[in-house]
Amino acid sequence: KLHDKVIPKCSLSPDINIFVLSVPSARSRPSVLVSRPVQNGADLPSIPSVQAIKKENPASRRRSNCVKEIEKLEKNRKERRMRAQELLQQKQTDPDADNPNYDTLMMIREFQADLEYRPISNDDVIEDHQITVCVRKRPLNKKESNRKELDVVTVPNKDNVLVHEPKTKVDLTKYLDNQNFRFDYSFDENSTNEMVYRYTAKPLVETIFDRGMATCFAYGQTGSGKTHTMGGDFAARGQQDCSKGIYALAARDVFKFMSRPEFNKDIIVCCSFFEIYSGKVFDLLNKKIKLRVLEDGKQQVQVVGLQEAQVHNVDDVLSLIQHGNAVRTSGQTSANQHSSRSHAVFQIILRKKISKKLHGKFSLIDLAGNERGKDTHSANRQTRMEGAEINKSLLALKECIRSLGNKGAHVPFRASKLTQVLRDSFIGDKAKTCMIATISPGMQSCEHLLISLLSVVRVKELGPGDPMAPLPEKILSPVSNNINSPISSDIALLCEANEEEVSAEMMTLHEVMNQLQELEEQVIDDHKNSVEENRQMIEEEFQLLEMTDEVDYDIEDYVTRLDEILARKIELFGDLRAKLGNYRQQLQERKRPVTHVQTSCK
Ligand SMILES: Nc1ncnc2c1ncn2[C@@H]1O[C@H](COP(=O)(O)OP(=O)(O)OP(=O)(O)O)[C@@H](O)[C@H]1O
Repeated sequence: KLHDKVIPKCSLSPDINIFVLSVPSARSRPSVLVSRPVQNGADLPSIPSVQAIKKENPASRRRSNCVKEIEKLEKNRKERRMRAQELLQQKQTDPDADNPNYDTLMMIREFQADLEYRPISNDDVIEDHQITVCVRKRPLNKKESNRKELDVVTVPNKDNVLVHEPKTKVDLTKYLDNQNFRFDYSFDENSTNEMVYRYTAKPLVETIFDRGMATCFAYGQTGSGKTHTMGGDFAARGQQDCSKGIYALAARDVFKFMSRPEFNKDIIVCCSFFEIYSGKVFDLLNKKIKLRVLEDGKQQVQVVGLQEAQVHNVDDVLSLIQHGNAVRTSGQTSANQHSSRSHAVFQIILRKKISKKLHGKFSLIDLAGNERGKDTHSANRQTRMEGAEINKSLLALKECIRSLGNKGAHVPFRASKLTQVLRDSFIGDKAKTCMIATISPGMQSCEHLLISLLSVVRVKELGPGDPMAPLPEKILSPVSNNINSPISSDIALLCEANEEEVSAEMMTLHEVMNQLQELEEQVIDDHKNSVEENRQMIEEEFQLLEMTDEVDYDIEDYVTRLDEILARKIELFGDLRAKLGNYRQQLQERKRPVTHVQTSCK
């Protein structure tokens, strides 16, 4: 009875004593209580229950075990004190001693001390993959260093990225959870754009000369280095040096290939540069005009009217990139504000000199910040819709890349504008893709970083969902009256394959947005057509009026023709008004579930 009473539950507060009970042997006197203060409970072995001790151990061994436990505790305490002493001495000479997370910093250093470093170098083999997935860590920037952020990412070699996540046990002991991720290539904070290029986009240049389609994506959080990698580093005074980005490095190698007679004779090089913002395409080489994306009966997708400029050398390409970048960021209060919410697509297109037929295409893409896809809770409707669009396009991209690795799998390219315009990049044996995940190493972004890395790892690891699977029931909601459209079924497939990441409400939101986009495009098309028809009728009216200036014009003819024109006009505008009314009604109806998503989205 006494035993059961005096043993408290192991409390881990530093101020509370734990009683270790010596269990009496048959002949011994009543139990001896040993009281010892415990600091944070660290290193304490778990104390077995009295009942367990009673049953299992012969009386003679119990006592010696208990003494051993006490000795062990004593030893641990001494070691802890010594370690604390050492730390204190170290701290006195360490310039980082004033870091508020000094303990974590020391744990990371201790962990790193046992690692063998062999960063990627020019000596590493360039492997041939259809899908290459790699990670690039940027250094801490000045702001982060000034606020003494900890760098929680280590890239010990070409294959591995380690994230040191600081955690705290229930007993308040701090420890590191070191998670390892494997990639085709990993680049540390000292890697240059040239080094990244060598293992990612460079091998794909050959692909396009071999009649293939190549894509290279920079994927990551806002500020993690996507634009730095793709567009070029920000040299002095924040000016971007676009000759140092992957766009330009790829162009340089394209012209190296072009110097070979077999290509020089037959092929021309063109470039296009556009931006996808909230599901709409804008031409960066043509005053940012909005473009339509259409699909013909053979599933060929076209960005109608997209400017394709022929280029003859790297300088031509550089001036196009500069022009496109300037157009992209013009009229914005902050360069990042809008660009981090849009995908920029720079394409190097090889065409046959005479027939202008497509020979190969390299799409280099600076994706929207992936955390923007989480903005679906925002109070601002526009931000919420943008967030949902980004979320959908990144999921669609992941699915399309996965299907590339699974021959014969359905490619759900219609699920987003981004994947729609890149459709031919996901089809055929000669399609190759590379994803560069850029990461910010600061401790503050640790959680997001882990989510980001997990999702990148999955791009290559997992197979696609079953393309023949029926639509999930939740998609067959009253929201959609066009549920059997190919776009809807691709979105359904996408959501089904990513159930963990996409809530039912998010699926509904994607559906709603998709429908609204389709309706919007339809209304604008109808309006354009009616304007054109009206223009022709106005011309006819001018001719009629000119006729009335003649001395002997036929007044009856005039009246009949004018009446016909007016009747056509009434019909034309009546139709357009009816369509507009219908759209407005749909807009109101579709708004309802979107409002619901505000509170219940994942
Ligand atoms: N590898 C790197 N080495 C040095 N500086 C870097 C590196 N990567 C990024 N930076 C710097 O970090 C800042 C943010 O980079 P960048 O604009 O490329 O981020 P981003 O991911 O494109 O952001 P956004 O999504 O907003 O466009 C820039 O000042 C850039 O110069």
